[in-house]
Amino acid sequence: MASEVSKNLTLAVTSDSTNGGFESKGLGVSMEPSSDEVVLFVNAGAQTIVEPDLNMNLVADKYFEGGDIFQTNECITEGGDVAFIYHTARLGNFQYRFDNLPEGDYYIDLHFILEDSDIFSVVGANRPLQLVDSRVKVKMGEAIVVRFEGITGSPLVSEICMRKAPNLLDDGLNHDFLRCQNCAADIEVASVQRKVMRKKSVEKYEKKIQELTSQCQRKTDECYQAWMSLTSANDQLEKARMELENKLFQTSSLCRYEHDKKVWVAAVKDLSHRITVLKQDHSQLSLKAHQCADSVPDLNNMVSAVQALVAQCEDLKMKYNEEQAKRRKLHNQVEDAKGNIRVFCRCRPLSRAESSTGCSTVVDFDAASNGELGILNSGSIKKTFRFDRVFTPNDNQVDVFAQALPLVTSVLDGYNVCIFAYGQTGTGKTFTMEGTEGNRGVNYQTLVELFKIAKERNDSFTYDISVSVLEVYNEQIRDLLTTPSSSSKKLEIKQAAEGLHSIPGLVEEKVENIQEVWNVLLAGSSARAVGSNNVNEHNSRSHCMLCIIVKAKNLLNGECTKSKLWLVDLAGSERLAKTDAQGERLKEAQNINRSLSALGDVVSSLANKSSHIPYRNSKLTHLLQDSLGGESKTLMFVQISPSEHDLSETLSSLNFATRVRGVELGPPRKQIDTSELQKLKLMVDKAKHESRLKDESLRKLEESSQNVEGKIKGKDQVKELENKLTEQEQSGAITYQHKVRDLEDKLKEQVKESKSYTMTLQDKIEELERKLKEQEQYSDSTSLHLKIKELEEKLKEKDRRMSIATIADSSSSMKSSPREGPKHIGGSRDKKFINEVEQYVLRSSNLMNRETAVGYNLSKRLPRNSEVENVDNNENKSRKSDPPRPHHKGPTKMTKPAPASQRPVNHSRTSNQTQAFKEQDNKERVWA
Ligand SMILES: Nc1ncnc2c1ncn2[C@@H]1O[C@H](COP(=O)(O)OP(=O)(O)OP(=O)(O)O)[C@@H](O)[C@H]1O
Repeated sequence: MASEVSKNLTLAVTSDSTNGGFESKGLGVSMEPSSDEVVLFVNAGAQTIVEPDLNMNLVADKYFEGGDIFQTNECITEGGDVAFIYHTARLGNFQYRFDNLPEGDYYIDLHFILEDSDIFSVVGANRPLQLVDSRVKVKMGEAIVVRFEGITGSPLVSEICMRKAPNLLDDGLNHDFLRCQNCAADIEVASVQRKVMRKKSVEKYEKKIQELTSQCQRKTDECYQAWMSLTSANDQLEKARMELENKLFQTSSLCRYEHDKKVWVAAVKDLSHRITVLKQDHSQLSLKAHQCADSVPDLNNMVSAVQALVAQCEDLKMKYNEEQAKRRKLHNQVEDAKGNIRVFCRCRPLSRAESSTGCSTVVDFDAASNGELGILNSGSIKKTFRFDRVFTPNDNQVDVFAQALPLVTSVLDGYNVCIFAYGQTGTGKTFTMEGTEGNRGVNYQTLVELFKIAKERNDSFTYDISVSVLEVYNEQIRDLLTTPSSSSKKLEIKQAAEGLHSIPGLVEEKVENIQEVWNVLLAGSSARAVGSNNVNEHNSRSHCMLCIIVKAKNLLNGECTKSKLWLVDLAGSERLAKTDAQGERLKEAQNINRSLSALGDVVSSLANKSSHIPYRNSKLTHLLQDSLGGESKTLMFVQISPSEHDLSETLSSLNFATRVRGVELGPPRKQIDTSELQKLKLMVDKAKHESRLKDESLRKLEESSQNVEGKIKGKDQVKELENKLTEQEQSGAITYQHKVRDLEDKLKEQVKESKSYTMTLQDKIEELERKLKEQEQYSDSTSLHLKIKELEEKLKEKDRRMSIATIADSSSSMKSSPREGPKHIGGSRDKKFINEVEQYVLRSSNLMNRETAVGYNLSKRLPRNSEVENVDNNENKSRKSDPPRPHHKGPTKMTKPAPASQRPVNHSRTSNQTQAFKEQDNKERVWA
C-alpha cells in the first residue's frame, strides 16, 4: 500500500547568512511510497533552490547539544515518539531503515555533511546540511527507509532525527494552531491544553533562563579572572622568552666559537699532516733527482747503445734489402735456368660418356714423373713427347698450381708473366684456368697467392693490384668488365712506348682482397655469356683473358715496378677440317686458327731468335706482346684428352706444344759465370804483366853486368868493378826480393780470393745444379752432349797446350838451375807460380763452364767443396808431366846472393839463361 507523503518538504542549509537564497547544486530530496515502506530519497543529482530558515540553527544546536550519539542505525525510541541516529561512517549510496514504528505521522530531519561537492563550498567546512520536517505517515507494519542515492563524494551522516508528528486527525475538539519554534510547522493545539502547555513551558523556560543567566554571570566572572591571569601569564611568558632568547644567543655564539675552534684545530692538523707528506714527497723527489743525475752517464751509454742498435738495425735493413735483391736474383736465375717458356701437359680423365661406351685410353703415363708422355697405337707406344711437367688425370688442381707458383712470385718481383691453356675443346682448359667452385683453378689460386705474398712483404713493399677481364672473339676485343651501355665500344691496342702496349678504355678494376677478385671474376664470366645463344659454344670459340696488373713500390729503396700477369683460356684448337663449318662458323674457326697459329709463330720466332717476331698477326699475340719473349716468362698448359677418338687432335696439340717448348733449348743465360771468369782472366793478365816487367828489369841488369865484365882489364879495376857489381847486385837483389815477396803475397791473396770465390760459385752452382738436375733430365740431351763434347775437346786442347808449355818451362829451368843467382831463382819461381795460378784458374773456369753449361754431367764429376783441395792434390800427384808446383818456402829460405868473387863468371851460361828466359816468355805469350 502506498504511503501518504507530505508535500511540505523543506531542504535547509545551516548558514550564517540571513538573506538571499542559496543555490544547492546537486542535491535533491524526493519521497516515494512503496508497498510496505516509506522511502525518502536523497538524490545528489537534482537542482533545488533552498530557502534559508533561521530556525534551523536552533534545531541543529539542540541536536548537537543534547542528542545522544548512536553508533548504529538501530531505531531508538524515547517515549515512543522520537528516534535519533548519529552516524560517523562515510558512505556512498546507503540507507537507514526504521522498523516497528507505531502507526502515525513522523517528522524526519536529516543532518549530513557532503564533502568534495559544491554544497560543501556553500555551507562551509564541517557544517552539516540539514533536511528538516520531512513528514511521513506510517501505517501499521510499515517502516521508514531513508536512502541516499546518486551521491558523489563521501557523505558523513551526522544525525537522523525522527519525531512523532501531532495527530492530524481531530477528535472534534476546537483546535488552535501553534507554530513550532523549532520547525515552523503549524501545530494544531486545543485551547485548554494550550494554556497548560504554555504555562508549563513559560515556567520551564523562565526557570531555565534564570539558571542560564546566573550561569552566564558566573561564567563571565570566571572568564574575566581567567583573562586577567592569562594576561599576567602572558607578560611573564614574554619576559621569560626574552631571557631565553638572550641565553640562547649567548649559548649559540659560544657553541659557534667552540665549533670554529674545533674546525680550525682539525684544519691545522690536516695542514701539518699535509706538510709532512709533502716533505716526504720532496725528499723522495730529490732522491730521485739525484738518482737521475747519477744515471745520466748510464743513460748516455744507453742512448749510444740504442744509437748503435739503430745503426745496426739500419745495417741489417740494408743487408736484408741486399739479401732480398739476391733472393730475387737467384729466384730469377733458377727460373732462367728452367727456361723462360715452360710447357706443362695435362690430361683430363675419361668422361662418363666415354667410359660407358668402352672408349680406350691412348695416353701412357708410365714415365709421367720424368715429364714424358707416350701415345699408344694398338697397345704399343707410337710416339713419345717430353715436357717440363706431365699431369695425369689423377693430379688435382693444387698439384698443378704448385708448379705454376714460382711464376706468381716473379710477377711480384716485377716480371711480366703469361700463363695460357691450349687444347682441343673439352680437354679441360677452363677447368685448369678457372676451375669449379669446389676445385678452384689457376686464376683464383694465383690471385690468392698474390695477396698472400704481398701481405708477407708489406713491411718492405706496397702493392697495387688491378684486374681486367676481356675476351677476343672473331678478332675483336671485348671488355667484360665494362657497363652494358658501353660494351659495344670496340677496343683497340695502342703502342704507348717502346715495347709497351695499352688498350685505351679498358676497365682496370682495383682489387684489395680476394672477395673483390672473386666478384670481378664472376662479373667477367657472366658478361661473357651475355648475348650468346649457346654459352658453352661461345666460350669454346673465344679467348678469355684475365690481366692482372701489379704496381709495386720498394719502401726501402723507393724502386717502383709495374708488371703484368696474363691468364688466358684459349679457344678450342680443333682443326678447321674437322669443324665441318660454313658461314659464320667457318669465319669463327678461321679466326681461331689464325690466332692460334700466330701464337705458334711468335713462340717459334722467339725460339729461333729471329730479329722479327710477328706479334701483330693476331689480336691475341698483339695483346700478349709485352708478356711473351724478352725478360718475361711464359707457361703453357697443353690440355689433352685420353680418348682414342681424339687421337689426331691430341697429336696435333702435342706437336704444337713441342714446337713452343723449343724456345727453352736456347742456352740459358749465365751472366754471373762469364763475369767472374773475366775477372779472373784480368787478374792473371795483370800478374803476367808484372812478371814481364820484372823479367825486363832482370834482363837489363844482366846486360849491364856483361858490359861491365867486358870492360874489366886490371885486377884493381876488376876488384873495384866487382865490388861495384856486388853492391849493385845486392841492392838490386834486395829490391827484387821485396818486389817478389810483394808479388807472392798479392798472388797468394788473389789465389785465396779466387779459391773462395770459386767455392761460393760452386755452392751456387751446386744449388742450381740440384734444381737443374730435374730439368736437365728432361731436356733434349743430344745437343747438350754435343756441346759437352765440344767443351771437353776445348778443355783437352788447353790442357795439352799447357803441358807443352810447362815441359818447355821445366826444361829451361833445369838448364839454368845449377848456377842460378838469387835474382834468377826468384824470377823462375814467380813464373812457375803464375803458371800454377793460371792453370788453376783456367781449370776452375773450365769446370765452371762445364758445370754451368752441362750441369747434369758435372754433377757426376764436380767435387764437393771439401773435396776441392783433394782434387788439387790428386792432380799434382797424377800429372807427372805438369810443371812442378812451387814450394812456398818463403823469403827467409831464399838463397843469399853469393859474392861476385865466389861466383864463376860464365858468359855462355848467362847468355843461355837469357835465351831460356826469352823462350819461356815467347811460350807464355803463345799460351796466353
Ligand atoms: N683434370 C680434370 N679432372 C676432372 N674433370 C675435368 C678435368 N679436366 C676437365 N674436366 C671436365 O671436363 C669437362 C670439359 O672441361 P672444360 O670445359 O674445362 O674444357 P675446355 O677445354 O675449357 O672446353 P672449351 O674449349 O669448350 O671451353 C668439364 O666438365 C670439366 O669439369
